Amino acid sequence: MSLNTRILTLASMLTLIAALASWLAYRELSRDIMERWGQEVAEIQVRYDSARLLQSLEREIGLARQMADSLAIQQWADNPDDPVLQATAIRQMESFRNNFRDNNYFVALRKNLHYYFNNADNEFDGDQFRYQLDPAKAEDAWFFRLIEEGRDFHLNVNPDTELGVTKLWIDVLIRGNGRDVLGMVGTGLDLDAFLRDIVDVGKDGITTLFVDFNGAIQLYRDRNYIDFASIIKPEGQKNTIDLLFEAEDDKQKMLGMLQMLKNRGGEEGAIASSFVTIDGRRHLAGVAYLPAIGWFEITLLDLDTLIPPSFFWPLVAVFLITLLLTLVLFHGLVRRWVLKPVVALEQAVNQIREGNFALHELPKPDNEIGQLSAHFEDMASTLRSSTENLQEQVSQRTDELHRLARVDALTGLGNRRALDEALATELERARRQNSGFGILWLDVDQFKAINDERGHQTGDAILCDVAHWLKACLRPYDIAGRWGGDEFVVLLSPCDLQTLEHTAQRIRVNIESQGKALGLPVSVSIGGHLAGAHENLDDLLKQADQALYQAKQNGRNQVRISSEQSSTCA
Ligand SMILES: Nc1nc2c(ncn2[C@@H]2O[C@H](COP(=O)(O)OP(=O)(O)OP(=O)(O)O)[C@@H](O)[C@H]2O)c(=O)[nH]1
Repeated sequence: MSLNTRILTLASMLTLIAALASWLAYRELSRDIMERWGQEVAEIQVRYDSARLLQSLEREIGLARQMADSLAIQQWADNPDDPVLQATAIRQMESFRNNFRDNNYFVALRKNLHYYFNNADNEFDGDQFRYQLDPAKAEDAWFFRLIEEGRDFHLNVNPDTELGVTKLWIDVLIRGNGRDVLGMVGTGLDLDAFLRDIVDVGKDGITTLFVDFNGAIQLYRDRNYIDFASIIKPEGQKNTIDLLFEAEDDKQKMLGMLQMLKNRGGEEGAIASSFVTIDGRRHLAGVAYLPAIGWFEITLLDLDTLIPPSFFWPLVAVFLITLLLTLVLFHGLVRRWVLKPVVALEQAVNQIREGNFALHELPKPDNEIGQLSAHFEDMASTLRSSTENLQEQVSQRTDELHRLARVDALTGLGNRRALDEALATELERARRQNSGFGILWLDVDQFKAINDERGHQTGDAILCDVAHWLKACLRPYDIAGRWGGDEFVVLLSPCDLQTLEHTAQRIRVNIESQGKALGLPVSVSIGGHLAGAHENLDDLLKQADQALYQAKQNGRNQVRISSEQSSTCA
C-alpha cells in the first residue's frame, strides 16, 4: 500500500474515531442537558399547572365553603321540614348560584335525603327540589360515601344521571353546631370547558392530568381515561394512571412518587420527577401533591417533541463539515509537506539508478524532507560530474588501449592487428570504389645473422631503424606496420603499379644507404602486389608473399612486384 493511501486511510480512521467519540460525547452531553433542562421545565410546568388549577378552583371552593357555613342553610338542614327556614335557605342558595362561576349549586340534606339543584338558566326556580337520595342506588352512593368518609371538602368528577349532566363537582359538608354532618353543598363546573381551559395546556409535548390519592385519573384531556364517579368504585375497577404506562417499571415508579409525596404530606414545593415511556416515547413525568384539593398533578413532557433531535442537526452538520474540512486540509498539507516531495525524491532516485542525471527540480518544503531533497540534489550533481569525469577517463583509456592494441611496442608502427584492420578497410573501400591499392611486404635480409653476430639488442635497434627509415619514404596517408619478426607491410592507396614499384625501390635504397651510413649491413627484400578491386585478403597476401619469396630467391636486397592483371614479378 502506498504511503499516500496509508496516510489517507490512517487520517480517515482517526477522523472516524474522533467523530465517533465526539458523537458519543455529544449524545451523552445533549441527553444530560436535555434531562436537566427537562427536569427544570417539568418542575416549573407542574407548579404552573397546579397554580392554574387551584386559581380557577379557589374561588369556587371558597364560595362553596361559605355556602356550607351559611347559618340559614345550616338551620334549614337541621330542620328540613320547616318551610320558613327552607324559604330563607333557598333565597340564600339562589344568591350563591349567581356568584358561582357556572351559576349552579346543589344542596343535599342528610335528614330527609332531599337533593336540591338549580342551574344557570334558573330552570328549576321554585322547584329546586329535584329528587330524593336513595342509599340503595349506585348513582347516589357518592353522597353516603362522602359523609361516611367525613372529609369536609371533596372534588368529584361525576355524571349525574338524574340531572343528565357530567360535571366537576365541588362538594363541601354542612356541619351543625355539634360538628355533626347535616348535608352537603357545592357547585358543578362544566367538565368539557374545564378540561379545555385548564387541563389541556394546548402545547404539543406537554400533557397535564390530575389523579386522586389512589392514582385514579380525575382530570385528563381525553375523557375516556377519566375515572368518573371514582368515589364509589371499588379498587381494581378504577381508571388509574396504570392505563397510561405500558411498562410495569414505569407504573411502579409513578406510584412510588405519589406515595413519597403523600408521605411528605404536601410539604411546600415538594415535587418529584422521573423518566417514563408512553406510546413508545420517552417522557419526563413531574408530579406535585396539591393538599388543598387532595389530588396529585402530573405533567408529562415529551422531550423529543419539545426539543426535536432535528434541532441539533445544524450543529451536527457544522461539526461533520469541520471534521471533513480538517481531514481534507490535513491530507493536503501532508501531501504537500511529505508525500509529494517523497514521491519526487523516489522518482529521482530511480532516474539516477537508471543513469539519467537530467533531474527536474525537486519540491523542497520548509522542513527536514525539503533539506533531504536539497542534499539529494547536491549529491546527484556531484555524482553527475564525477560520473561524467569517470566516463571521460574511461573513454580516454579505452581509446588509448585501442591504440596500444594496434601499435607495435618495439617500432611504434602499427602491429599485425592494425594491419589486418587496415587491409579489411582497404579491401572494402576498393570494392566500393572499384579501385585497387598497393601492398609491399618487406623482410630484413639475413637478420638472424645480425642477431647472432651483434646480439639481440642490436637486432632490436636495427628493427627500429628500419621502421623509421621505412616511414620516411612514405606519403602521410600510406600505412606501414610490422607484420611480425623482421617483416613489415606497407599499404599504399591510391596506388598504381608505377607508384608501387617506385615506393618499394625508394624504401629498399633508403634502408640500404642509411644502414651503410651507420656501418651496418642492413638491406631488405620487398615483395609488392597491386591489388584489384575484387581480390580477397588471402590472395593478395599470397601474391605479395610470393613476390617477396622471389626477391629473396634472386639474391635479396631486391624488389619484386606482381599485380592482379599480370601476376608476374617486375
Ligand atoms: N633482435 C630481434 N630478432 C628477431 C626479432 N623477431 C625475430 N627475430 C629474429 O629474426 C630472424 C629472422 O630470420 P629469418 O627471416 O627467418 O631469416 P634471415 O636470417 O633473415 O634470412 P633471410 O630472411 O632468408 O634473408 C630470426 O633469427 C628471429 O629470431 C626481434 O624482435 N628482435
